[in-house]
Amino acid sequence: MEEKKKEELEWRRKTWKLVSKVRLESPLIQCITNFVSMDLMANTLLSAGASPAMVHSLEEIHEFTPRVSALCLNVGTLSSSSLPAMIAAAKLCSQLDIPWVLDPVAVSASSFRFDACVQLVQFKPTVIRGNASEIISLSSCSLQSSAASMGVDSTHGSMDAVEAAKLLAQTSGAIVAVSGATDIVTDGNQVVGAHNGVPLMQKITATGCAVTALIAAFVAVDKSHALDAAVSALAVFGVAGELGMKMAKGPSSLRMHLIDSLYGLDEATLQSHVNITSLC
Ligand SMILES: Nc1ncnc2c1ncn2[C@@H]1O[C@H](COP(=O)(O)OP(=O)(O)OP(=O)(O)O)[C@@H](O)[C@H]1O
Ligand SMILES: Cc1ncsc1CCO
Ligand SMILES: [Mg+2]
Repeated sequence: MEEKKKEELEWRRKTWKLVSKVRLESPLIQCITNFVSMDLMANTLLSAGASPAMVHSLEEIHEFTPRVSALCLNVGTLSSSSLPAMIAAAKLCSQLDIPWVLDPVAVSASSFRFDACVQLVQFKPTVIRGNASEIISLSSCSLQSSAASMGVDSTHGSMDAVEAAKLLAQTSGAIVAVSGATDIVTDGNQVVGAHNGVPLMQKITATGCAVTALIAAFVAVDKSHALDAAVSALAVFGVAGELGMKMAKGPSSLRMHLIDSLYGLDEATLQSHVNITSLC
């Protein structure tokens, strides 16, 4: 019991430290993301104190990507014209030891998207964050063998994806995060759960994309502890959702109040809400 309490306190301390570090250092986060998520993603990063830049062109990657603190790649509206820029940016980050995060949105929608995600994983993302169906699909060896959702919404609970997440972490070398009622984060061995958030967050499009970008910002300021950074980002975003929910009337006002709550988050409020535990 004493040990459990100590662990909880340690997570609260770590999470606040990372929130403060992002605010202080304002890391530059390059996002090559889908058209739906750009606004919420940029506003989430700004509210957290980071500096978002939606720089997409292949022609700009070689000059811009080496200067960023982290990269966030999201395949939500992938096309044959956007994929080369993603590959070039991922390759550079991998060569230059710049942390980068992959969001495999609707990975099982098509073989084009599945193959692109498999190719991107070869450039060693620091973190892969998806919903349960996406992680189950990406973790399986082929598109055909996956029994997951075709679209962007999950048809599985996050706890259904624990073994798939561990396997994906082991085969890719990435930290794997699965969002849901409990957000799961694993390095292939240890599994940590963040129990924050409210169900209505699923009714705002791109909250998953936005939390992936927040993970990139947290990893940017502590790249040698990517698991801690990913868990903390998920918990902080969840806490912002819980605080926002107290003022919200529905998805649209929750979106606004979530961003406001993330911006105004103070140490005492964060520490009294963060709920992170070891799952195994
Ligand atoms: N049942 C739930 N209870 C609490 N929080 C939840 C629940 N489901 C999702 N969330 C939170 O909502 C956010 C988005 O997670 P979700 O799993 O919906 O992502 P996603 O499917 O990738 O979303 P999108 O594709 O729209 O970006 C996360 O911060 C997650 O913790
Ligand atoms: C709805 C939608 N379609 C492609 S990306 C996206 C945003 C949520 O992932
Ligand atoms: Mg998603």
